[in-house]
Amino acid sequence: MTNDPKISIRKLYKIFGADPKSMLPHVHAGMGKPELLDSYNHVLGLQDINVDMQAGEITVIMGLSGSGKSTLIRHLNRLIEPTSGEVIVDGENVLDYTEDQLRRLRREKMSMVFQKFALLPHRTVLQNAGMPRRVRGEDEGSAETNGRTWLSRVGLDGYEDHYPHQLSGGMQQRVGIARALAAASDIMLMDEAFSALDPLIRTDMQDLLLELQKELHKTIVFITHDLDEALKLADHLVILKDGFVVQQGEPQDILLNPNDPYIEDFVSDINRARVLRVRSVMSPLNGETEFAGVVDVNDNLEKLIQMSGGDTTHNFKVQQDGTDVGILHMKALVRALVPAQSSDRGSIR
Ligand SMILES: Nc1ncnc2c1ncn2[C@@H]1O[C@H](COP(=O)(O)OP(=O)(O)OP(=O)(O)O)[C@@H](O)[C@H]1O
Repeated sequence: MTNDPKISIRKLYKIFGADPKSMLPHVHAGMGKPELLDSYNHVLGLQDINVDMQAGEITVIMGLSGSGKSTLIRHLNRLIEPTSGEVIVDGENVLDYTEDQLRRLRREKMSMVFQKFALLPHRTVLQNAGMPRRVRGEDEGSAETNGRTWLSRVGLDGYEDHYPHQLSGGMQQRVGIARALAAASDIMLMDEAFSALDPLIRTDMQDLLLELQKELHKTIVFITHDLDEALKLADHLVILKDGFVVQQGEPQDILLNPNDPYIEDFVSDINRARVLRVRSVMSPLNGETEFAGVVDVNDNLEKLIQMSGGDTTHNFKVQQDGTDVGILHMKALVRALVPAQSSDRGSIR
């Protein structure tokens, strides 16, 4: 993409402790998290984070507990001040913002969806959904109309006058999403937004988010520790470990070419046939005319395996929006189903 990123994080460091800035030379000299804690009693939260987030895309930040996900997302609206580095939003460094600019950033440009929903318990569902507009000074009537629209959009028609405790977890989070959308901000920050939900409800919520995103094209920053969720939602996937980015890129690419044993471990249990798409394993057109069938670039490999009846000699024509774009060789598909090891990285295609 040639456009400037919507959000750009540059050389971001966050150290927790009594005198964080004085720790920077040690970190720059290569001191790691355990040693900084042992020798200087400071916690290295984030180190040298460089991530570009494109407008209209879902960037997923994934990592185990303690890897720095929450610390990172809180820098975007300056709930946390960095020890050094820059956070650029729409071309402006939010670290240069005055209190007033910051207030506007949080109110108008970014909305948040929280793991624990964070709804106001003594307000109705409609009052909760109308809150962002009310806070912005809009009158009750228009805030309510807007809230109603978004509640309907997330499937909560008829629940306007209920209180949060009368709703299931999944429904409460629908209110959380409606509230975030009511703010009409370009950017949505979602911190483990679906992690508290039962698996089936969680899947529903992921589908709802993807459906909304097709229409709304928000810039979404989504935090999760769940790889399946990350692979399903991410346009751009950033994997954190001990406060640094181990690998980032297109999820399919990370799956096919993990650059670190940590990532290999993460991706080893994934159902690759279901997650990998034809576009990630196809070859360019080469004049071949014998095909066992036609498939779409976005079909998953599981579908191809079913179509081929297990015959690895078959080739399929690949189309995108009805135009021929490549060839899927079943042999390449089979190779892609076997996880790459560090030793044979890059040999998949
Ligand atoms: N206020 C703080 N003071 C000291 N250390 C902190 C503070 N906040 C976070 N940390 C440390 O920074 C590191 C990153 O924490 P963070 O909460 O961002 O991780 P996380 O990936 O979001 O984890 P989780 O999934 O458990 O929320 C951890 O080592 C944590 O202990």
